[in-house]
Amino acid sequence: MRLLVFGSTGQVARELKRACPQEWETHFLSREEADLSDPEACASAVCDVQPDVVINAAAYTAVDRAEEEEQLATLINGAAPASIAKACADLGIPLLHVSTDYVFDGSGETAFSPDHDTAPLGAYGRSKLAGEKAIAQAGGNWLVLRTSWVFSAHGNNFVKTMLRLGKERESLGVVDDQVGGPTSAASIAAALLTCAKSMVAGKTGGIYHFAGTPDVSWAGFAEAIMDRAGLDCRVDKITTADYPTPARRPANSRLDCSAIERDFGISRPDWRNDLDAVLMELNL
Ligand SMILES: NC(=O)C1=CN([C@@H]2O[C@H](COP(=O)(O)OP(=O)(O)OC[C@H]3O[C@@H](n4cnc5c(N)ncnc54)[C@H](OP(=O)(O)O)[C@@H]3O)[C@@H](O)[C@H]2O)C=CC1
Ligand SMILES: Cc1cn([C@H]2C[C@H](O)[C@@H](COP(=O)(O)OP(=O)(O)O[C@H]3O[C@@H](C)C(=O)[C@@H](O)[C@H]3O)O2)c(=O)[nH]c1=O
Ligand SMILES: [Mg+2]
Repeated sequence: MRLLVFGSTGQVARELKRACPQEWETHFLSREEADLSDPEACASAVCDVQPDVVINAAAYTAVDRAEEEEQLATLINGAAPASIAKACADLGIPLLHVSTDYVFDGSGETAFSPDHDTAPLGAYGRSKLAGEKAIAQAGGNWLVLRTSWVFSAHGNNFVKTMLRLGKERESLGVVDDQVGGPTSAASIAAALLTCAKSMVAGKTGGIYHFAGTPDVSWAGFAEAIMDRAGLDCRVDKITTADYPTPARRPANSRLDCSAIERDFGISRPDWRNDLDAVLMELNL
């Protein structure tokens, strides 16, 4: 199997590197090797490598900064995936792409199913939705895996932020009115590889949801992080209004993950186990 991955340093890309079977020929492209702000270069990379399957694990992920850089975010998250998808469709190879809960407006309290109407609240979500739509339009065999609240031992994520602040502070205010499923990058990598193998064997993709269980608020997640890391930092539950940010975030990020279980046999991972594994990796 020859696998081409856009991304090399990100959370999901790093875990893909770890999880790929040794006998596979893998090509992980860093920003230097394929810059997503140059969509044509990304399509050329696909043609150069002639892979059996492509995974796009690179993206513009700075949610607040995207409010000021929507054009750049849309180039990277919208135009580049469009170009990659066309190249894959032309070659007749499957494309797997990672997207986000932030394509939804977060209304209600029930979990969003993959076919639920999208209505992003911010620039990052709009840019990711542009990518999803372009991929679907390109034809070919594609799979969009929407996930949420990604964490790992590497890169920037909420777990690493809480561990840093938890060492410095006696208490921390964290929003308790945004609820979702924290998802380890390792579990996403495993899910992507399972789906990739099935698609290379002929299975059809689509839009799928995949997130850790149980759903929890950011404050609840923060409490678990402090508790499991043995940090003596109190988490004060606050509201979104108490924590102003440039980008609006969905209050309800719950994702209905039943389709991926039904079609690919992949069940929701318990984020508490994955959190323990990440803390172990960080020697905590
Ligand atoms: N992080 C999260 O909480 C969530 C992420 N997702 C999605 O999951 C996917 C993977 O995210 P994650 O692993 O967390 O990403 P990270 O934020 O950890 O890393 C982003 C990656 O994208 C690369 N990248 C950014 N801009 C470019 C560019 N112009 N050209 C080439 N590469 C670029 C970065 O490279 P460099 O190191 O050079 O900057 C980095 O490798 C993304 O599609 C994201 O939208 C979905 C839900 C939640
Ligand atoms: C650091 C901090 C954050 N918060 C809040 C802000 C926000 O609502 C929430 C999480 O903060 P973050 O900055 O990690 O959130 P954010 O970067 O928006 O995380 C998102 O990233 C993108 C890429 C995604 O696709 C989403 O699934 C999601 O993971 O916690 C607090 O309430 N107190 C704090 O001390
Ligand atoms: Mg962030």
